[in-house]
Amino acid sequence: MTAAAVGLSHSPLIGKNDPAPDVLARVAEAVAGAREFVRAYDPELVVLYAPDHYNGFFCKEMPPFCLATEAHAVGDFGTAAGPLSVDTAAAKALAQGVLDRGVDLTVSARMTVDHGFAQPLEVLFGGIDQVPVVPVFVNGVATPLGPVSRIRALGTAVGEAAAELDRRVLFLASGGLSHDPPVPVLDGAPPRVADALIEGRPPTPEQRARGEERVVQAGRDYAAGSTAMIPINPDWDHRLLDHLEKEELAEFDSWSVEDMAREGGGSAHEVRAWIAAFASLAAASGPYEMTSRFYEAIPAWIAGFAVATARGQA
Ligand SMILES: O=C(O)/C=C/c1cccc(O)c1O
Ligand SMILES: [Fe+2]
Repeated sequence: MTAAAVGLSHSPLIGKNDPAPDVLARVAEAVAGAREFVRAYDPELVVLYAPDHYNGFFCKEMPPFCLATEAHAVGDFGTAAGPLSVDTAAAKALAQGVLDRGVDLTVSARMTVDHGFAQPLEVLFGGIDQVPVVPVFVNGVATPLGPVSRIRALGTAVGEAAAELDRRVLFLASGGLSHDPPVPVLDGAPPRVADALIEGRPPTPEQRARGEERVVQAGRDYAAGSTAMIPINPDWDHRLLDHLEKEELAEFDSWSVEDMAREGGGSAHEVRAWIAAFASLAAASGPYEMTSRFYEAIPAWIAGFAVATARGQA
């Protein structure tokens, strides 16, 4: 089996609150490289690891991770709404393979996803329904969060199960590295917000627009030097990328939830998607090579923004 991986940070502020043209040009070049990598690899199946931002998963029931056999995007922040082209047979096979390997996977027969899933599919494939995909939600915002070792175990089990499919599989991770956007937190939330986070009442279009404008404004404030949010932490981000590049994935087992939040901000846990994808690649292909690596701290997008590609040697 051949396998490859791409890690791609997402931000709902792309195109809404952009950094300086030279930064945009560097990002465009890195993304074009990832697109070319994917085109040349020509995957038959994409396993997409991504978080949710209280659009599909709520505190009433919040699994640490969940694989979908069908998925629909809500269309937040201007991303496409509608069904993803989920390969249901492959999704069921991977789910069974993961459960058989002793990882207690939650399975959704109809997952609701947001820009975390839609944006990388749009950026790399031109739409949310252009490539057979198995979506895997990885909780990166709602506490309590479990140990990172379980995310590595999930990625490893998915990779081993994917190897049995005998297809060209791309493991795709969607997530910012260090970043601290104004995603609401249940602990200490006022009753109305807490109720929405727990129950997941769909926002009206006006409520959604107001929420999105709040995030755009936060990006503007952050870029202007606001200290209300934890700063992007390039050192931490490069430490993460170094471990991924050197295939030192077991190192992540000792990363604690508290340290990750302190060093990388409240949404730094989105790097769990990256750890899962690279663990899958390692398990599916044996040793891998990181073939490209891009990083830039982009406050306007509230993102330690990275793009990386890797190819298995098997
Ligand atoms: O509010 C949201 O839904 C998400 C905001 C956000 C902002 C910047 C980077 C990210 O990864 C985000 O999810
Ligand atoms: Fe995010």
